[in-house]
Amino acid sequence: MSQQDERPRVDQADLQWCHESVQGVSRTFALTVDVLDEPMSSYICLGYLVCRIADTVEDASHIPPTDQAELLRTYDAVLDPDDDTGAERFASEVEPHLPAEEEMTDDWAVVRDSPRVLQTFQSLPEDVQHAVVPPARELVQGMAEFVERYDDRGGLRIQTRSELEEYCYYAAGTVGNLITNLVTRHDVAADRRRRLYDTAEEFGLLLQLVNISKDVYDDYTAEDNVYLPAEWLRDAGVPQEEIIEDEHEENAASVVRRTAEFAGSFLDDAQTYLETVPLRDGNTLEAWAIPFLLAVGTLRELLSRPEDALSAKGVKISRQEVLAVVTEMRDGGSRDSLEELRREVAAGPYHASPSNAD
Ligand SMILES: CC(C)=CCC/C(C)=C/CC/C(C)=C/COP(=O)(O)OP(=O)(O)O
Repeated sequence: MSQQDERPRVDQADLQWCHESVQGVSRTFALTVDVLDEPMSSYICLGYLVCRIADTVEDASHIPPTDQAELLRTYDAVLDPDDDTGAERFASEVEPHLPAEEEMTDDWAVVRDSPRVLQTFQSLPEDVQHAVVPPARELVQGMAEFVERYDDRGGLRIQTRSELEEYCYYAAGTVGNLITNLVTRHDVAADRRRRLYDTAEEFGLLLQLVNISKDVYDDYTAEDNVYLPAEWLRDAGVPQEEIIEDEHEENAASVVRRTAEFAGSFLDDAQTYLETVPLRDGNTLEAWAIPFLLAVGTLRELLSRPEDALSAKGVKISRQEVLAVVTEMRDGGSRDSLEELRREVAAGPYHASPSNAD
């Protein structure tokens, strides 16, 4: 029997459950997985869930940092093809940290059911697993390293711009590489492949930095994390522990703006990626153009009211605009129209242009 035949078949009920799980844990990937075709939709769905399990452990402020790091190290061993640590071992180590049944969230249900995610993942084609595992392990190891770096105080306190970039690389640059490994598994010309790997991490950094800029309040109050670099806050005269105090609003907002501008410096690379990415095996332009354009819109809002990122009010674009962007891309948004769409979204809230039927 060939290796292909020996591989367990994908259980359709498990796969369906993975798709439902993504809808509950990530707005970005819920949309993306929806507008990808098969088989890429399932590859990205599983690749994302494998990473999300680590992300949930890393964000858990109720778990002591030394335990968080140990869990992440165990999870890394589970993913390591040369280590025989099984998913059940991770599940039993994490079990004492799970919320009570009546307080179970979608995120923690995926962690609890990690053996089901991993078993489904391991039934995907070998080349798909090879594309996902190295960047996913890099993400997990990076998260463990950050938790260990700050294990004396609990949450993360990013110190410098280069540490911010390092963190974003682990959290999202690796995901850019994971996606690129998946969409370039077949023949791709060398210069095209190079252009994709030259811009994939930057695409991830753009999305992560937009989230960091807009979620300052929630990251601090719910997860005890401050990603705005202490050195930038110092330049603005804001102690890192006082970022959401009213008296520092204006100065802290200037650091939110600086972080958003840093995010904006990666827009051109992300656009190059979109103009280059191969569209085969179920990959679609809209899957990645939608988060790109939503990031452009969120940056627009952030730069006009950075202070909103410092309160429960938060910064977000309207549901109407999200829908208009999704509809535009779904109804035939092309590589040629990207530049123009990016300009329109940056200029003001995007509303679908009237169709002939209107
Ligand atoms: C090459 C390429 C396409 C690169 C981009 C890589 C990528 C999509 C990275 C993930 C970035 C990110 C912060 C997602 C947020 O999703 P979330 O699930 O953490 O949270 P959400 O619910 O806020 O969306």
